[in-house]
Amino acid sequence: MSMVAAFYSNKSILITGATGFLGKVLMEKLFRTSPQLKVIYILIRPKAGQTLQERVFQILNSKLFEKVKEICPNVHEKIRPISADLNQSDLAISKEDMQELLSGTNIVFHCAATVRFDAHLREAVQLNVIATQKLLLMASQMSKLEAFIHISTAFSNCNLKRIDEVIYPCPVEPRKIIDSMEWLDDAIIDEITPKLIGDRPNTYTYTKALGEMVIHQESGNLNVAIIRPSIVGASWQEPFPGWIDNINGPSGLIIASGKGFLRSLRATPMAIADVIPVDTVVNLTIAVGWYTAVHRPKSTLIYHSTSGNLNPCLWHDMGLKVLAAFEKIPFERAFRRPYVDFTTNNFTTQYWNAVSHWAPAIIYDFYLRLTGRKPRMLKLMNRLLRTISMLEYFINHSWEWSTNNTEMLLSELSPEDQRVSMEVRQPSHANHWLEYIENYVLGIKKYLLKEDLAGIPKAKEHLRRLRNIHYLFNTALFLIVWRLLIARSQTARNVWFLIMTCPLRQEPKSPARR
Ligand SMILES: CCCCCCCCCCCCCCCC(=O)SCCNC(=O)CCNC(=O)[C@H](O)C(C)(C)COP(=O)(O)OP(=O)(O)OC[C@H]1O[C@@H](n2cnc3c(N)ncnc32)[C@H](O)[C@@H]1OP(=O)(O)O
Ligand SMILES: NC(=O)C1=CN([C@@H]2O[C@H](COP(=O)(O)OP(=O)(O)OC[C@H]3O[C@@H](n4cnc5c(N)ncnc54)[C@H](OP(=O)(O)O)[C@@H]3O)[C@@H](O)[C@H]2O)C=CC1
Repeated sequence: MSMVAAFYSNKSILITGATGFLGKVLMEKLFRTSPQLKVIYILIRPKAGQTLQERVFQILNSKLFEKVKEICPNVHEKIRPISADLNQSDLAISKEDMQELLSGTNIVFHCAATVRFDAHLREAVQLNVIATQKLLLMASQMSKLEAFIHISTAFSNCNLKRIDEVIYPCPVEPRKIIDSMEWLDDAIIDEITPKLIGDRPNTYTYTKALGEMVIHQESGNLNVAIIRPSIVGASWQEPFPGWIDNINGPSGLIIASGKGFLRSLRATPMAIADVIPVDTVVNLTIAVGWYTAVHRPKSTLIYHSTSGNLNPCLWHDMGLKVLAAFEKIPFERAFRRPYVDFTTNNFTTQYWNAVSHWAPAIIYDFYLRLTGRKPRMLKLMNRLLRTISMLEYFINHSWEWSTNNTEMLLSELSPEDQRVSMEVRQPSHANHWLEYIENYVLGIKKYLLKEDLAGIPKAKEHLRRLRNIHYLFNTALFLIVWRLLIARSQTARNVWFLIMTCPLRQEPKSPARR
């Protein structure tokens, strides 16, 4: 067993956000590599009519946990769901549960957050700042606590171009923001939000920065570390390539382009697509937990989990790779053939939105109405365009993140940890992006869209049909426009005459005839 995996044997671990994308992969990896760990407490809220147990059951029965159940058959006994709501001021944890957490926890991984870019400031502050503060308070009372690992984002300081592994001060102290949320009403908060977030694009990045500041100011003697991943994508290798289960980040846009809804995107082709596989982030997180507990660094260390500095992939190349992957792995029942144009200014964006998004949606809705069905395409298109407007900032800027602490950590790992289980830098060693993107698209098809791979030939046939319709439509359009021109303009008639006679008069003599 590797040094890091051995460290987690017999440990009691608390994970927040364990039902989320990152949290689930973290939990899976911990169970798979350290089956001897004592217990994983997960703070979890009942949701969508499901009890806590039902939610845990659903996670354990997902494809993600198949390997774990072989390696650690009693995994269900090692997960201890704790009812909690991080939106409540007391986190809504019962006294008995709190007692158990305070007396038993060795390591805390705080992953829970609202990752919505449009969250109301009050909601984002509650989850990303106040809940972090409460957890720190809880952690300070944990008698056996060895490390507290906070998951932030590489974009918490996206108002800067170069970002180091340090905490940057916020113009308004987090405590003041927290206090003001108690007495300001929503209307006033709405009014001051743009001023507070300043040159950041949304409340998410702003409140994640405040959360870091809270960690910095209020962690006292705790052993704390912060991890800042960039755009977290599907898994690279573990537990298998292409695992993905939500539409955040690039996944939603990959679906929209594969289904033929998304045809153009305002993006800077030469900006770096700083996507990082979820298993890479999780490997780093687990290694950081070990390092923080064992080496007890004097100050809070921050670790960037980014790809751009090691193996940059530009949005232009990423786009081409995604489109190439659709050739092999097409999605079913596409609306149009996958093709995405990157536009770079407002005018062309508006033009292509009208031509490639709204016009086809209106025509399709018209067809649905004619055939007695409910129109829906325009609504869907408008939602997609709204989503794109929220993500645009991240595909039109590049950042430079230093990774000194991450490099230092890598050098501290044993060769076995580096090589086998705790590799923290994949897929950065070689140019594996094409392979990664293909698996990503395959993962989206299998795990998000739940499409059967046996349907690929039919999906390809459907795309061929769409291509023929596209050619037919363009030819018909050309002929109609031309016919109208010929009917109305003498110049057009002259050009037509010239074209028709030109090849006859200038026909070259082929060598074969000579
Ligand atoms: C060749 C091409 C390559 C392209 C490649 C480009 C990749 C470019 C990635 C940049 C990515 C930066 C990521 C920063 C990395 C972090 O640090 S943060 C972590 C990531 N967080 C996010 O991505 C959250 C973004 N999402 C949101 O904030 C909210 O979903 C939105 C966009 C504000 C929409 O809110 P809403 O209107 O209330 O809608 P919501 O209920 O969430 O979803 C409604 C519909 O919107 C659609 N939708 C929601 N999210 C998405 C999505 N991400 N995508 C598409 N549709 C979506 C769905 O169709 C959904 O439909 P239904 O499920 O209702 O049928
Ligand atoms: N995904 C990405 O691209 C990136 C993510 N990050 C960071 O990684 C972390 C994890 O993100 P990710 O897994 O993608 O996010 P998800 O949205 O998938 O997961 C969020 C988790 O937080 C939990 N949560 C939200 N609100 C509450 C609440 N009131 N009480 C209890 N739990 C709650 C959710 O629980 P429930 O299931 O009940 O909703 C869920 O488990 C976050 O801190 C995020 O900022 C950083 C960079 C990029």
